[in-house]
Amino acid sequence: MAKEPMRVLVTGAAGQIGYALVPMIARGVMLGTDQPVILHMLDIPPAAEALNGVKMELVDAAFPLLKGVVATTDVVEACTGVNVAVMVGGFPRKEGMERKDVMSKNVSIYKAQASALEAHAAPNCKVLVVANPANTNALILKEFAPSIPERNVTCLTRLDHNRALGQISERLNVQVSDVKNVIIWGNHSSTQYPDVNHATVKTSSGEKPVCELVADDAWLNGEFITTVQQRGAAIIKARKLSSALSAASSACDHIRDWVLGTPEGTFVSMGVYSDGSYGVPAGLIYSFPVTCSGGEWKIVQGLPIDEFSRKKMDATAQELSEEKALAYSCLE
Ligand SMILES: NC(=O)c1ccc[n+]([C@@H]2O[C@H](COP(=O)([O-])OP(=O)(O)OC[C@H]3O[C@@H](n4cnc5c(N)ncnc54)[C@H](O)[C@@H]3O)[C@@H](O)[C@H]2O)c1
Ligand SMILES: O=C(O)C[C@H](O)C(=O)O
Repeated sequence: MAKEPMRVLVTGAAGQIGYALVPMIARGVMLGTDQPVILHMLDIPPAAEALNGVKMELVDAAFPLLKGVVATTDVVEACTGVNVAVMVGGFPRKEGMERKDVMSKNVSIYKAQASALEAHAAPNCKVLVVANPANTNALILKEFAPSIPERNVTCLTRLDHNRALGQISERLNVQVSDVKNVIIWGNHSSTQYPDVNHATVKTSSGEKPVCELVADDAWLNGEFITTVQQRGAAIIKARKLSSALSAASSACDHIRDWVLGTPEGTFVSMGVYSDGSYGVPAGLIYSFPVTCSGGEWKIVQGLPIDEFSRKKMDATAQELSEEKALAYSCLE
């Protein structure tokens, strides 16, 4: 029997990530090729005409799974009945801007949209915040939507996770699909800690630790980490625009794994509400290694953490605590 359509909200849908993301959703990349979808697209009035153009293109593409399109500048209409909300709307960082500069513009948007989602989304709606500062916007959304369960509010660090997989695959000259279990700890910012201590590569003689195959601690503890941390800025420098196709693709990966589950023996990185695991202060949205099953994520427990990792995990937690304080001061 055909499945009931799921309603997926994309905010900022007239922007560049939105333009890459909505066709992926309509093709079944996010929720599966047997899952019909109704797309809800929200943008602000100055972008209404462009948004309507995107709607026209979605109709023209004749996607078999796409059962309807709501394109609106009305946040209540956009949020009504949605099962998944991908929050991309906001102001991106431009060349030379630090992520903190975009904070005050974006947190007030997330406070307002929290209330609309809480009041009008479907029960158990899963929320993914992409817009920067992604962890702190997600935290504000969670705090101003107290009736949405905290486990349902997440932020995107899968792009960083995928960037780490990509760097390892290039360095070892192996297929990216053979590399797994890298971890992004902390903030989606330049203090994030990309950790390969638990990562493996599938080889003809079984799974081997990435650290053993790379066999170059100076590279792993230095250039590898900074390349992943600075990749967003490098893309902005090269394109004069922030990453879009990789962000859209990673957003699909995040929701797909959350809804449909992670493969056995594989973990992925998600920004989730900290419960104090690994000594990370509770009350932050922090990126952890997680596995997903039955529509729920669970933090991978019990991984050994060495002193080098501990320091980096604490530093990015510290930045998130400071961002949280700054966000609240912007809302006063
Ligand atoms: N977490 C990640 O990995 C990641 C990766 C790339 C980009 N980003 C962030 O994603 C966001 C979007 O990036 P982009 O390149 O698509 O930017 P963009 O400027 O092209 O698009 C953003 C869209 O949001 C709209 N918008 C602004 N305020 C809005 C509101 N209140 N409600 C609804 N829509 C609103 C704008 O009109 C615009 O169409 C930025 O904050 C960017 O920094 C995050
Ligand atoms: O770094 C940015 O501001 C853009 C985005 O978050 C990215 O990681 O590409």
